[in-house]
Amino acid sequence: MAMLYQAVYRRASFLWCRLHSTYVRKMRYLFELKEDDGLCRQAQNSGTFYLFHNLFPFLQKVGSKHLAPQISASELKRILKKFKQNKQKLEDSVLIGCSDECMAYFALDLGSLEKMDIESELKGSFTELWKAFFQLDGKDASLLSLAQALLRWHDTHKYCSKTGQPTQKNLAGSKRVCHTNGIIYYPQMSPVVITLVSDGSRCLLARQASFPQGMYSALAGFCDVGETLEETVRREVAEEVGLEVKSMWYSASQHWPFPNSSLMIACHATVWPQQNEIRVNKLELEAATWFSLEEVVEALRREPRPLKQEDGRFSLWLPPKWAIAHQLIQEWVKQQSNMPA
Ligand SMILES: NC(=O)C1=CN([C@@H]2O[C@H](COP(=O)(O)OP(=O)(O)OC[C@H]3O[C@@H](n4cnc5c(N)ncnc54)[C@H](O)[C@@H]3O)[C@@H](O)[C@H]2O)C=CC1
Ligand SMILES: [Mg+2]
Repeated sequence: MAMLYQAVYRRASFLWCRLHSTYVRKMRYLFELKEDDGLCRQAQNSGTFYLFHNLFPFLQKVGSKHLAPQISASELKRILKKFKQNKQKLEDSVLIGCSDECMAYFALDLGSLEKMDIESELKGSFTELWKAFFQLDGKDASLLSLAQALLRWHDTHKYCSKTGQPTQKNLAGSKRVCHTNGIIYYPQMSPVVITLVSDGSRCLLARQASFPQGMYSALAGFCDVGETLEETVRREVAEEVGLEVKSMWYSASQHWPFPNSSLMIACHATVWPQQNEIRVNKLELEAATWFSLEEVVEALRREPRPLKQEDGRFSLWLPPKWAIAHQLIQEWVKQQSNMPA
């Protein structure tokens, strides 16, 4: 009876899907995969996989670019067999999206296998995500960000924090359950505000000591418990560069995989031009400086990588195109260019 019900339900879903837009169809399909382990198991057997090794994504280099190859389920089963792994391992994967044709994408960490063996079998390498970020295109970068964040969350939430008992993931990996007391754990994200501060004619960019040489970005900071976004913007700008925000407005948001899983909430802010003297908090930042429109426009034209000048200093360069910091900077340039002289 249950099987008949499932078959009827799938047929109805299929017909329903054909009547709706690609986007709606994809979202409904992903929702079903998260809710229905049976359907998700089927999808795992016909979907494609992004591979990781201890959270390093598997990448192939084509020229100066990195690509994240999608491995078919049949190819993955062949590899698992070759390395004497049970094909059940597919079920350790997490769902990260689907194509317009509703072919599911999963991510799987093969950390229990010998890294070099897989690399030579698949002709590529497991690369630290942040190192590859500047060479990936936006679609690959956002899928890998989501995949790494989800895999990391599962790896660090194997036990219930109340009972200490093992938790079990659903097939899609959208939650974990402690079957002793029924507690459901959902993947977590930390809200982070990222703010591009302007004094009317210049914008403020900063760098942490851990950034690659010459790279500057907008100010960023985690929201504290109990804060509104507006309060976080005001506090972070005061804390990090000693300035008082005059006005602010929201621009856009983006998932970011570092240090764990963050929701970057991007804002523009202004400070009073008469009160724009920067006092850098050296515990948080290595440097913070006002940059003119010309300097920023020139930096946007540069390749996103360290470039040493003749005087030994590094030229200003900015986060990659698809990073929300880059988008804030582009928006500021556009606003400045539209301002009356
Ligand atoms: N997507 C983008 O364009 C950019 C993203 N970022 C990201 O923004 C994030 C936050 O920026 P930061 O200046 O480091 O933040 P921050 O200014 O709040 O300082 C980091 C410190 O905040 C504390 N903290 C509070 N809550 C935390 C939590 N949930 N997780 C980790 N640490 C927490 C820790 O003591 C940590 O050392 C970073 O992960 C960075 O990767 C930063 C710049 C550009
Ligand atoms: Mg900060």
